[in-house]
Amino acid sequence: MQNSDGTSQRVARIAAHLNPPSSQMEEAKLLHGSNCRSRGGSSGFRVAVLGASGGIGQPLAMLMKLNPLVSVLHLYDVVNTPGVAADISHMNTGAVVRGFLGQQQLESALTGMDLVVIPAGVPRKPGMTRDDLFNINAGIVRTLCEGIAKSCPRAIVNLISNPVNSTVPIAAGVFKKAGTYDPKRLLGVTTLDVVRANTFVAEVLGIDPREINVPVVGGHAGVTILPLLSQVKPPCSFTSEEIRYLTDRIQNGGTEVVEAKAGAGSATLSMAFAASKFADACLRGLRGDADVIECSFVDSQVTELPFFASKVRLGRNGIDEIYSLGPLTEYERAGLEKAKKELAESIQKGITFINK
Ligand SMILES: NC(=O)c1ccc[n+]([C@@H]2O[C@H](COP(=O)([O-])OP(=O)(O)OC[C@H]3O[C@@H](n4cnc5c(N)ncnc54)[C@H](O)[C@@H]3O)[C@@H](O)[C@H]2O)c1
Ligand SMILES: O=C(O)C[C@H](O)C(=O)O
Repeated sequence: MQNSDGTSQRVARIAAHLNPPSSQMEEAKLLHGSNCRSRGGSSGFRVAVLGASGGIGQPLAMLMKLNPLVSVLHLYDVVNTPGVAADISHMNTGAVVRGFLGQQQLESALTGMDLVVIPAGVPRKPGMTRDDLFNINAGIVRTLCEGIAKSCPRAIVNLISNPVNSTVPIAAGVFKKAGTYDPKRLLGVTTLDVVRANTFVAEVLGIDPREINVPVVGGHAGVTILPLLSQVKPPCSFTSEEIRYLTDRIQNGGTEVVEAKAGAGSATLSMAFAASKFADACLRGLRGDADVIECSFVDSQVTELPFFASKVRLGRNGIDEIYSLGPLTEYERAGLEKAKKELAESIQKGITFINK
């Protein structure tokens, strides 16, 4: 049967594969040509993963390739993307996959993207705090966000690189300097805290973790991770001892994995799961689905701090609404004060870095 784009384009695609274009920019043009079927089997969104060869990046790339909302998937890293992209591109799902290697290909990787997910940067080793990653990861995030400001300033950005409490303010600063900042489109990924909270609460209650939804607010490091156990859905009650145990375990979930991995990095597989869940929520929002609600670390007026994680509703332009914290228990109010103190310093550190 003759396809709508005709035999000549099929021949062109085979020729392009046998004689690859001289630059990734040409390849991107080939992919994005207005009537080129290589855009993917179905209409959908264009997603880039920056840091795609890493511990999070690889499984996340695989999960994005499985997502039916994704039609084009760009995998960018400073190492190994040709292999990762070739491997994932053989999965017979709808998204067309291309790899981009090194900074000279960052522009091609980003051009035309609707959503950019950033797990680039170094992970913790035992004994380190997330803030110990600041010196290396701040510069990586700045460079990648400069690329976004130039090549896809309207893309939704999901920032995973730690310390999230500082890297989100850095990204905001880069976009402000470039004149492209839209606070609705920059989201720090804190979904792993919610994923962990749901799992640990379900363990205590002896029920299916998929049935639980725990709001986790504040930020993404130690005491800044504040689970609101009084607002768990479906409603349930805990003893004071359970509340202390759960809060401590949720706040230290990252460290639990870092120690178990004993020098081989931090959470990657559960993080890829969480990042894919969050990216999917952003894409459903872009598609116009109603009531897409997730926790995220965003530009916020929920507290006196300029950034804060709380529940947000996602829509066609990114964040449509940021929800206030709701009624807190005395224990949660005390946790909030501790969280805000540390958060204020981490946010300021990011702002100072970008304004140097
Ligand atoms: N937000 C969260 O909940 C959360 C959870 C887990 C990990 N993290 C963070 O995610 C980051 C990545 O963790 P990982 O385990 O995947 O680390 P990793 O070292 O396995 O992978 C990081 C990847 O980033 C790449 N990279 C480095 N510099 C780059 C640059 N300038 N441009 C593009 N890519 C670059 C590396 O080549 C590597 O492939 C760490 O900062 C980690 O702390 C955040
Ligand atoms: O703990 C880390 O360093 C990685 C990540 O932030 C996590 O929560 O697992």
